[in-house]
Amino acid sequence: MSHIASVAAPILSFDNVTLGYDRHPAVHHLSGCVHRADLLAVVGPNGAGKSTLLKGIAGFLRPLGGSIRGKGLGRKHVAYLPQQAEIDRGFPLDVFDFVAMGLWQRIGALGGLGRSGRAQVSDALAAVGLSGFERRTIGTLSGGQMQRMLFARLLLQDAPLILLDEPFTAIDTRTVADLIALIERWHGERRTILCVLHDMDQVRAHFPHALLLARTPVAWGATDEVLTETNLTRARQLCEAWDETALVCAPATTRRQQPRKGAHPA
Ligand SMILES: Nc1ncnc2c1ncn2[C@@H]1O[C@H](COP(=O)(O)OP(=O)(O)OP(=O)(O)O)[C@@H](O)[C@H]1O
Repeated sequence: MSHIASVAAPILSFDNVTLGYDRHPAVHHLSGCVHRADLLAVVGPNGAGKSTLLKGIAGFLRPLGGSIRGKGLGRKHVAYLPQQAEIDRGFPLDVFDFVAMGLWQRIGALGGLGRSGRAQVSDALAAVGLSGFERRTIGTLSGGQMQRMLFARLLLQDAPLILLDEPFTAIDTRTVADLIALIERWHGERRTILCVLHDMDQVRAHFPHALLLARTPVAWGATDEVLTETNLTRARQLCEAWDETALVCAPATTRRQQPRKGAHPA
């Protein structure tokens, strides 16, 4: 289905968004929409701004310019999986309690889980192949088991918008296949999924749409049209040429710098 022809309502709209740190843009001049039930890969070289974009959507970063609007989305409607490196594995929690946090939005942090909550946690652990790991401390899990546990927590969050930051880094093929099956299940349930990935073969195989970022959007649309050699080369060049010390554009300048042809239509 063409993105342009899609009749689904936008769930996220970006209007000339700039996101960054200390007035230095990490993503800039992003305009476009994500539609309900999109399965969108966010790709680009290291430092292209992919994680920053997800943090902006999740509400951890406020735009330095422009706006991100989520239609009918509050905090509890967004499930966010950070990069593994950002997760504190030393936290003294066991697997069951960690996954149960996925229910907090619905029952409150102080609410008791009850029999039905405990059953939901057990079901989520079974769905990711972690039955039997309930009382393991999270710091003792392997990388792949950790990722399965994080997906179990996402399952319980039951959010319409799911943001995944490099979910398959350092994960074996069997675990990747299991987690992709979960993503496809969520897609079948018409959830909207944005997933940062580096493996272009995975993107081509499983993601109908892609956004290629190099601080600025290089292309956004059907995956085959986005992941062309020309676009990928341009993304590399843009990232290599990026001036890390650049400051946020003045409003007059932002108007002139629009996404290139092939970028996602607003
Ligand atoms: N907390 C921070 N403070 C200052 N600068 C940051 C911070 N986080 C990221 N950056 C900078 O923002 C830019 C974009 O980083 P980001 O992590 O979004 O890129 P990425 O595309 O996700 O990269 P990678 O593929 O390497 O994970 C980089 O120059 C990075 O150094």
